Amino acid sequence: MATVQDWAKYTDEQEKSLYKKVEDIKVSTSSSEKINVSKNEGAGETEEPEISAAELSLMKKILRSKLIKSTNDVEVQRNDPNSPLYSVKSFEELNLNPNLLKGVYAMGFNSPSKIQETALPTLLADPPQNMIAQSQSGTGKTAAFVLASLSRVDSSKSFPQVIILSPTYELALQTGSVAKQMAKYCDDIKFRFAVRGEEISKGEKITEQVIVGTPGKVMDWALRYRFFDIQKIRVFVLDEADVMIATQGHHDQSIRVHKQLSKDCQMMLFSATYDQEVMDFAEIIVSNPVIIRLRKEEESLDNIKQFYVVCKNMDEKFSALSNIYGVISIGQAIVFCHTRRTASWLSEKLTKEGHAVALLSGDLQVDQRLAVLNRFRDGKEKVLITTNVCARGIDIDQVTVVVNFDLPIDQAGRADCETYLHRIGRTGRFGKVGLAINMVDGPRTLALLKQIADHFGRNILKLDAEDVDEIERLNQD
Ligand SMILES: Nc1ncnc2c1ncn2[C@@H]1O[C@H](COP(=O)(O)OP(=O)(O)OP(=O)(O)O)[C@@H](O)[C@H]1O
Repeated sequence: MATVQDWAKYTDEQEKSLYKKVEDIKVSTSSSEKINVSKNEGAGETEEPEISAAELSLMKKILRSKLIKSTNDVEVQRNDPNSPLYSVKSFEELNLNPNLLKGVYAMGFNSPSKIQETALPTLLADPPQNMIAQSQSGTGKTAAFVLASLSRVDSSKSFPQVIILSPTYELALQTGSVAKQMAKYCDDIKFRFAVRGEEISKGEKITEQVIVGTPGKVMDWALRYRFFDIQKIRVFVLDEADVMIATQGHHDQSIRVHKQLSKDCQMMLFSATYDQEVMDFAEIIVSNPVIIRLRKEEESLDNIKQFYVVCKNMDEKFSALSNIYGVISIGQAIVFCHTRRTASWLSEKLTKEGHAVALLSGDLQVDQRLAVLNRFRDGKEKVLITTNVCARGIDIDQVTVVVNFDLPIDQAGRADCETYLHRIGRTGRFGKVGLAINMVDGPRTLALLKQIADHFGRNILKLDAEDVDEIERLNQD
C-alpha cells in the first residue's frame, strides 16, 4: 500500500528525473477557423459539427511535429517583462533564511518568478501582512507561500505554527513534499500531513511545526480532537483559495478553521483564479490584505495553445481520442471527463483497444489514487484519464497535452471557466509548451467553448484539415 512516506521518497527520485523539453508551437491563428471572441453571439448560430479523417490527421501532425522537438524557451520568457516568469531580483535579494535559500537552489531554481518576486517581500516583512494573490497556473505560487510560511517557523518550539490547506489529498501531499524539499537544510522544521489515512491516537499532541492537509481532516484535528492549539498558528495558507472558500467548494470546513485563528495569524490566499464573488468574500474574511490580481486577459497563458475538434457524439469523441493516442502519448497527457462514470467507461474502452491508460477518480481509495498518480509521474502510463479531482495544482512537468473529453460545466450547466483554466494549466508548467484539445460534440458544447473563449478573450482554434497546404504550412511553423 502506498503511503505518504512513499510519496516523499518518490519526489526525491523525481528530482533526478528527466525534463522533457518541447518546442513552442507556433500555429498561425490567421488561417485556421477559430472560436472567435465576441460579446453577443448566441449559441444558436453554431453549426452541426462533424469530425473528418483529415482533421484527425492534422491533429496528429501538429502534435507530432511540434511536441517532439525540444528547445526550451523558458529563458527567453524570463527576460520578457510581460511574462509571469519575468523577474528582476535574485533569490538573495529576497532576504530568505540562508538554509531555505540553499534548499531553493538545491531544487534547481535560479531566480524567482514574478509572483515569487512580488509576493515574498510583502509576506516576509514585519509586521506580517495578509495577502490574497493570483498568478497563472504553473508560475510558482507554491514556492511563494511555502517559503513565506517556513520563514515564520520558530523551530525551537515543538507545536504547530503553520497550516497549509489544499483541496485534495494528492495536492496536499505534493505541496508537503515541495515544502520538505525546500526545508531540506532546515533540520529542525518538521511536517505533519493531515490527510485521509493519517491517524493520531487520542490524547496525543502534534509536535511538528507545519501541518499540510485537507480542510476536513485539519478541522477534525484542530477543533474536534484538539490535537494542537489552533490559537498558536501564526500562518494560515489557503492554496487554491477560491475553491477553498467558495460555497460550492470547501467553504464550511475552511471557514470553521479560519474562525478559530488568532487575530494576528497571517493569512495567505493563493490561486490562479478568483471570480468576483469569491474575491469579494475573500476581502471580507481577510483583514487588510495586500491583493495581487491579474487582468482577465492575463489569466490564460500564451504557452498553452488551445484547439478544439468537432465530433458528433461520445463514441466519435472516443474514436478521435483513440486515433490520437499515439501522438498524445509522445509526452504525457491528462484527459478530463465530467463524471467518474465517463472516466471509467473511457478508460475501459481505451484499454480494450490496447492503449495503456491510468484512471484516477474519486471512486478509488486514497492509497490507490496515490499509487496511480505516482505511476503516472514515473511515466509508467502516458495517459491519465481523470475527473476534476486532478484539475488543480497537480504539477507534472512532462504533461504536454490536456484533453477535455468533456468541457467543464458548473452545477447550472454553464461553462465553468475557472475549472477550464486549472485543467489546461496541468500542461505548460513554468513556461513550458502545452497543448489543450477540447472535444466538442454538438452545438451545445460548441456554445460552451465559445463562452470560455469569450471569458478569457482568447481564440480557440478549430483543427480543420480541409486544406492540405494548410496542414503542411502549420507543420512547418
Ligand atoms: N523560481 C523557479 N525557478 C524554476 N522553477 C520553478 C520556480 N518556481 C517554481 N518552479 C517550478 O514550476 C513548476 C510550477 O510551480 P507550482 O506548482 O508552484 O505552480 P503554481 O503556480 O502553484 O500552479 P497551479 O496554479 O497549477 O497550482 C514546479 O514544477 C516548480 O518546481
